[in-house]
Amino acid sequence: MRTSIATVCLSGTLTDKLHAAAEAGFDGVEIFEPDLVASPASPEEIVALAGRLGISLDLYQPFRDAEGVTEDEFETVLRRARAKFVLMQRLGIETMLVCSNVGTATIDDDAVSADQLRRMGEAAAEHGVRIAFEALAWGRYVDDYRRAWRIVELADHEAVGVCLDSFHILSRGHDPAAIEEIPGGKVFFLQLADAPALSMDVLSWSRHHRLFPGEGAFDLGSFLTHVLRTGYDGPLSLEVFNDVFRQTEVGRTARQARRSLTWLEDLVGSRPLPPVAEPTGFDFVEVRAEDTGEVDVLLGQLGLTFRGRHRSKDARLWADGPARIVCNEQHARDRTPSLAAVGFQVADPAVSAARARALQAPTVYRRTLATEQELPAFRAPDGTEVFLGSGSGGEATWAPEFEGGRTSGAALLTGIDHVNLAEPWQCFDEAVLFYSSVLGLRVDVSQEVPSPHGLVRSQVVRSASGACRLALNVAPLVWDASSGFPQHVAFSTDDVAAVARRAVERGLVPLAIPQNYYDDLVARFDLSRAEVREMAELGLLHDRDGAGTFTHFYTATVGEVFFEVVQRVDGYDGYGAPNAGVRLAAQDPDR
Ligand SMILES: O=C(O)c1ccc(O)c(O)c1
Ligand SMILES: [Mg+2]
Repeated sequence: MRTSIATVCLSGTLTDKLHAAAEAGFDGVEIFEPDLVASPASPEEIVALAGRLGISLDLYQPFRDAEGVTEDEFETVLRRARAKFVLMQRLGIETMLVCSNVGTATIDDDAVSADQLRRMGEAAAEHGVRIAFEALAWGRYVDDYRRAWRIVELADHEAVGVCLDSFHILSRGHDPAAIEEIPGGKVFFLQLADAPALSMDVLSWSRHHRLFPGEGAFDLGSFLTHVLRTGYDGPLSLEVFNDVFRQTEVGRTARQARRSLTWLEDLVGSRPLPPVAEPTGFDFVEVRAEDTGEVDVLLGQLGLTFRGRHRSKDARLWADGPARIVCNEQHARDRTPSLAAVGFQVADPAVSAARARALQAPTVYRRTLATEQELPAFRAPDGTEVFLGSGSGGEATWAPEFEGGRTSGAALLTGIDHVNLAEPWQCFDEAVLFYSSVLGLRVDVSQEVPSPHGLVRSQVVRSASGACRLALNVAPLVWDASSGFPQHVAFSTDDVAAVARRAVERGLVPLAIPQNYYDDLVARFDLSRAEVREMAELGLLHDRDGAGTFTHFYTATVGEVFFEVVQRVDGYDGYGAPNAGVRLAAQDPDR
């Protein structure tokens, strides 16, 4: 299907926006009126530019407060509309979006609105253009697409149809199934937007928090399916008002937007991608770290064994059973340790890589010798390199390339439970779309965790089985300014106290947790003083959900990484959210 994007989604001038939309591969744009009014380019220059870029001008929008008005008012409406129809002829745009009246309507009567839209339609037809009526979620009287359609049906004019906008329909919880009652030829335009689940007034929600499809909580797959069943064959157009996208790099936002439609077209089956395969486990996590530095010390204390150096690369492998950390020495000099890459085990890396490429994920190239395994890799929006491996569980197909290390004894760690990534604020929504569309991870709990310098927004994406979990964290700005927001790897175990005790014997100083935390634990969970005293000695934290319990501890931070060890019992499915604020306070760089 053809794709389009409203200029209001993007930052920059109108001409910047047209360039970015074309470069990202959109077929057309909706011209958002304020962008045109503020542009020094004449309509003819805009048309010429669009022609050179090979994109069409699909919609002119919005025209406000048109119907449900007194006859006196309507004269002014018609005069305004005629001026816009002349402008549309100069722009070569066929369709104008007319939103339901939010300001000047005084008459709550379908017949009146229909009559006025019909007369606007007659005027439009005289100029060879047409109008698409859209029910805004906060319209004075018309705030439901079903009522907008009734009015358009009553208006009964060939130049009058509806514009469907997923935000207005889904934000109000209106059932989109009745869309199928509208003949496709009467759906003049389709606007798509996702949004996070928020409880706030619809106008503020719409103007500041819309997202591209796949980044929020709306079921856009079934919404679009209803629209396509009408026979609608116009463009899939994105209309996303979002405070972040309006101020971040235009080319990047346009590519992100285009990727969201690629994902959606696959979801509804109109343009299938290579199938998504959920990862079955973590293959490895890679940390940039110099040889025999503090990272090695921490890993040894936690019970991982040095398994050797890579045959041809400056890299070391540490492992305990399926918990594998690769320390990469390239680019590690003169910088503090940081998290570089996450490897996932997938059923068929070639298929997953083909899907990633179809979703325009940037490829990562690494030097690989002929005798070595080449794992396909892509750069996530947050900069993390994502590798796709074919091993499973305890096996890593590439591990034999590491030589000269020790074999490990009985494993106490059972794997990698989750990885916490820091998301620059401008990348967050794009990262959610990346991890869900490329890797098939599901968007799970979102939480706000207090830190001494502001709230940390934490969004979990995970596989259904729970074998792969990522927590995507948007750090308060002060962390970025002082040092990078630390990222971490959480290892899983069936005996966290034993891991902690062994680590302390080997010299680990666990992250210092205040006594107030342990006093609070006694109150929350009816634990004995003796139990809590042992937890305090080992720096253990604790949480429960239903019957499940979660006990965990953290290492100190080295550079921009630290480690956690977690024990889940009886189906605990969270991440110790009540403890995260205690951890962030304990890690405060100002302390
Ligand atoms: O927020 C608005 O005013 C507005 C304008 C035009 C639209 O298509 C829309 O969905 C909302
Ligand atoms: Mg709209």
